[in-house]
Amino acid sequence: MDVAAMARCVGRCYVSPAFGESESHRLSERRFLKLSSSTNSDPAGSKSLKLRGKIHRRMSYFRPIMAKDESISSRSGETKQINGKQKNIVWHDCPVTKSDRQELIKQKGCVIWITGLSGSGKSSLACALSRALHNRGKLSYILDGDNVRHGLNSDLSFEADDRAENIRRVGEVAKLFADSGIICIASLISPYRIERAACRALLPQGDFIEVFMDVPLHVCEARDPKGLYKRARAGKIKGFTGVDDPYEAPLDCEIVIQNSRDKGLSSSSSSSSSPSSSSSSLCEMADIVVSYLDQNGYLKKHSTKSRNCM
Ligand SMILES: Nc1ncnc2c1ncn2[C@@H]1O[C@H](COP(=O)(O)OS(=O)(=O)O)[C@@H](OP(=O)(O)O)[C@H]1O
Ligand SMILES: Nc1ncnc2c1ncn2[C@@H]1O[C@H](COP(=O)(O)OP(=O)(O)O)[C@@H](O)[C@H]1O
Repeated sequence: MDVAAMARCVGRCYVSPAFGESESHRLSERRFLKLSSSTNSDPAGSKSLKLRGKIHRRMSYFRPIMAKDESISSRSGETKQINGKQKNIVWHDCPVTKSDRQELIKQKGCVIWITGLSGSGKSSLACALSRALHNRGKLSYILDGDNVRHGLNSDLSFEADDRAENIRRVGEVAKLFADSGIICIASLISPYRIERAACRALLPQGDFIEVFMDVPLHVCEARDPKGLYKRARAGKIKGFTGVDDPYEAPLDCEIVIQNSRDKGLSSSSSSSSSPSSSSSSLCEMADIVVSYLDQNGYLKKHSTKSRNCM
């Protein structure tokens, strides 16, 4: 395969603070307004008020991080305001910097954020990519939605607010990994654009690389490796992404992979404006991402080890 030709990747998906803010505000305000108007038909108003409180908390979370990455850029030594509240905490600097760590391990920390429906191949790509990077002597770590929900996020459900919190936490952890110099591979459904944009805004420009597994629902459903679609169609799982819960495909991301060459199943129709690559084998998919990292300076010194992904 001509990886260079297949990897029609774009490096133009940076969400500027201005975009991030207006986009997140627009979406949040829309949800907020929808909920606000519903209070009129809710005499007690208790449920709506509770929801409005939740939305307000989420909006106040987005505002500071969209404006700038305070946790990275603020080193003033003064106590800070976080989420609009005064916190008596002071950032403690360390003389060993991100550059020092990156120099030590000869790579650049970043986040590869793999999004897509259940069964689209996120975890498979994450593992193949981690193996390919390992074989090149590059350090990576996978934060897989399923796995993280076994521990750190075991308290979260699949309702919208909990999914948002799931993604927010993984975004924050991914940022720490990237700050350590590691290539962090986050593979989550992450169905909402607003939450993915918030994770992107946590990182320096270019360091959040969004990969969309562009696989149509009917292909994912035919794969159904865990039998979850079958259970969702039978009404045994409520709010299953793609069945009775939304998935917002990226409109403009760094890499689109049309991983749907399953036997007897037709190809996908992408709603994304990003160039896409049609690929079937895991090695090919991993190569697409590795090429992107290579071309964008994330893999500085190549080891002489095998370049195979397995
Ligand atoms: N209701 C519902 N909707 C979607 N997915 C469900 C649901 N219930 C359980 N599962 C399983 O949970 C995995 C997705 O977890 P994520 O953390 O990636 O989801 S999310 O980003 O918070 O939306 C997902 O794993 P993947 O198949 O690897 O995507 C499913 O196995
Ligand atoms: N390119 C592909 N062609 C056919 N089947 C695939 C491909 N990529 C992944 N699969 C299969 O699809 C199923 C779902 O893959 P998985 O990586 O678990 O997806 P996700 O993490 O998005 O739920 C698995 O059974 C996997 O073997």
